[in-house]
Amino acid sequence: MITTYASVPAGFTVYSDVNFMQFPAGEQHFTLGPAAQQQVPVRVLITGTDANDYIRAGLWIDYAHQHGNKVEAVIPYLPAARADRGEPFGAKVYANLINSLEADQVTCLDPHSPVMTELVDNLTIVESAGVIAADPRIAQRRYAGVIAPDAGAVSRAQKAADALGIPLFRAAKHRDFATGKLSGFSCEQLPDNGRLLVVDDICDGGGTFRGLAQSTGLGPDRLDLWVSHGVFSGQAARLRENFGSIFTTDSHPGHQNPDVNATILPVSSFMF
Ligand SMILES: O=P(O)(O)OC[C@H]1O[C@H](OP(=O)(O)OP(=O)(O)O)[C@H](O)[C@@H]1O
Repeated sequence: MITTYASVPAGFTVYSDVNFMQFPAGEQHFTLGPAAQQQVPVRVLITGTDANDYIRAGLWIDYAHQHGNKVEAVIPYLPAARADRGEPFGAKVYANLINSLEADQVTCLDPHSPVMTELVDNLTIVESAGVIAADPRIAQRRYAGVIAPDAGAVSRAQKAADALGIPLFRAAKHRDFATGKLSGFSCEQLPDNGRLLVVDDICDGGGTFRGLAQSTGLGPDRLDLWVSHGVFSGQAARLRENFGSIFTTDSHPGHQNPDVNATILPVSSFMF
């Protein structure tokens, strides 16, 4: 999904008066509405992974540049950041696509891989810790601790624990990179009482988090989940068997999965 923003003489930021369309031959295009004459393009938000959204964004940024305006591309979910090694090298292909937009600044949320962030030009990173700690729905729950579900999550989970002023507990998982299948979980000794918040960047099918929950022996009365990007594919609805509350943002269309019924923090409320 793509959303374009512009400033108006009164000083507000509004939705740009633009109508995206497709030519009969299939190319993306847009037309401007009458209000666009008074609008200055400032920002484009791209959520999800639809390559056509990137073409639309590139067209709109080109229009902005032709009128001498600078544009920020807010891309909270960096596509293919998990494909940061091996063949094909998806992170590089998507980074090249993002760079081809020629945005004056790119802003992402809680990226999965430092490999991809090195590949994207003019990138600013918003970390999840401050977002988690600033959300009253989370802060008011007075968690007894944060759990990092695997080694890759330790750094972000530690920052979240520090921001909330509570301890971090580390878990470990093993995944076969070639097949994507999970095998085996373990977790440090957890406190006997209190709710715990599992913190990670992405929930895809949810196997990581269900496996972790099962390894702790704790149920939804003790466990909540924060993921910055709710893809919520496949069996993700079964997370409800293990987690009381599931928090995420609207960075990916999967966040709307009704069977997961996540609590949503819009990226527009903290990224711009
Ligand atoms: O909901 P799921 O399907 O379980 O997927 C979610 C997990 O996948 C990602 O890690 P990944 O295993 O890809 O990280 P890696 O780069 O360490 O292999 C992400 O950071 C989560 O930990």
